[in-house]
Amino acid sequence: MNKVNQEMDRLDSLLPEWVENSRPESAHGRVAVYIPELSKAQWDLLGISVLNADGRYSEAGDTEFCFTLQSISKVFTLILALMDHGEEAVFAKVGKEPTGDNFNSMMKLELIQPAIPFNPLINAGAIVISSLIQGDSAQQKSERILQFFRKLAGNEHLTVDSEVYRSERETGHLNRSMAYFLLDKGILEGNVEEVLDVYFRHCSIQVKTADLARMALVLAYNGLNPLTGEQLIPRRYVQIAKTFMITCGMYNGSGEFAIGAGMPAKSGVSGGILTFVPGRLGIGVVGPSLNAKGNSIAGVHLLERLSREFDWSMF
Ligand SMILES: NC(=O)CC[C@H](N)C(=O)O
Repeated sequence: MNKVNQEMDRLDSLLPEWVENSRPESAHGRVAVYIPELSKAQWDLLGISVLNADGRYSEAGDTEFCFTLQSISKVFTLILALMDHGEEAVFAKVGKEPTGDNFNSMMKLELIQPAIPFNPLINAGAIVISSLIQGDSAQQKSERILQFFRKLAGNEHLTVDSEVYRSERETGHLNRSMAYFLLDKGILEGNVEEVLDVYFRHCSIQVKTADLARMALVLAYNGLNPLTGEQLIPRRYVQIAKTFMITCGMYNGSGEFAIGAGMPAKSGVSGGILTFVPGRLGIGVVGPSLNAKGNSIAGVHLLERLSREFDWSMF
């Protein structure tokens, strides 16, 4: 039997027990409440899907739980903006550096000239990226994003969770204030409410862990979908996205996760984590209870343990 299948066999036998070992960690964290709809999630859920290039899944725990992408979507809107405009235009509007601050912090926006957000994975940066998606209207931009995500996930059924979308739109005062600040500075162009609508919608796209694993597999294979042979993203743009995932994908817990697990990753405030082993595996995790940095507390625990056991760190 080849090495790849041996790894999947071992995962099949270990994952159910390891998920149960990590699940109690959720008691030390909190489910996000600032988007009211997210606070309804059951705090002790934990699920993982691992997918390899043969299309074989190894899964355990609450893989049937549906959750919204939230910040995980920012990786793929960045890629779409790069595909729409190229590197130069995108990086005229967002920077390439981590902030060390919370994802929704406005603190550094006034610190540099021009007032571009530090990177595309903090909220301010992702809102700018939403403004760069091509399309004649907010609706058309959102539709393009949804179609792109469906293609990456190999799932025609991905849709926006309208309850979460509404909840975000009604309570997203901080995001709204950042967007107006960026309008004032000439970084954001167009109709702010429409840009925010595009942003709130892509954050509210609903997935399961298997969808995350499949989207991650495309990144693991440098933009190629190994299941269909189709190059979905130019290699260079995956390289850029991957670098941001290492430096800022887990917010200001990115250094800690790079040391603990050593895998490119992106988390979302709903408790999802998308990560991968380059050239090998796509991985999706969900656990709604978050640590102080805003990352799934049980999810991080499980991934760090798996990475050590299977030697997944790229460092
Ligand atoms: N960290 C996150 O997942 C943040 C995304 C969320 N939609 C927000 O704008 O606040």
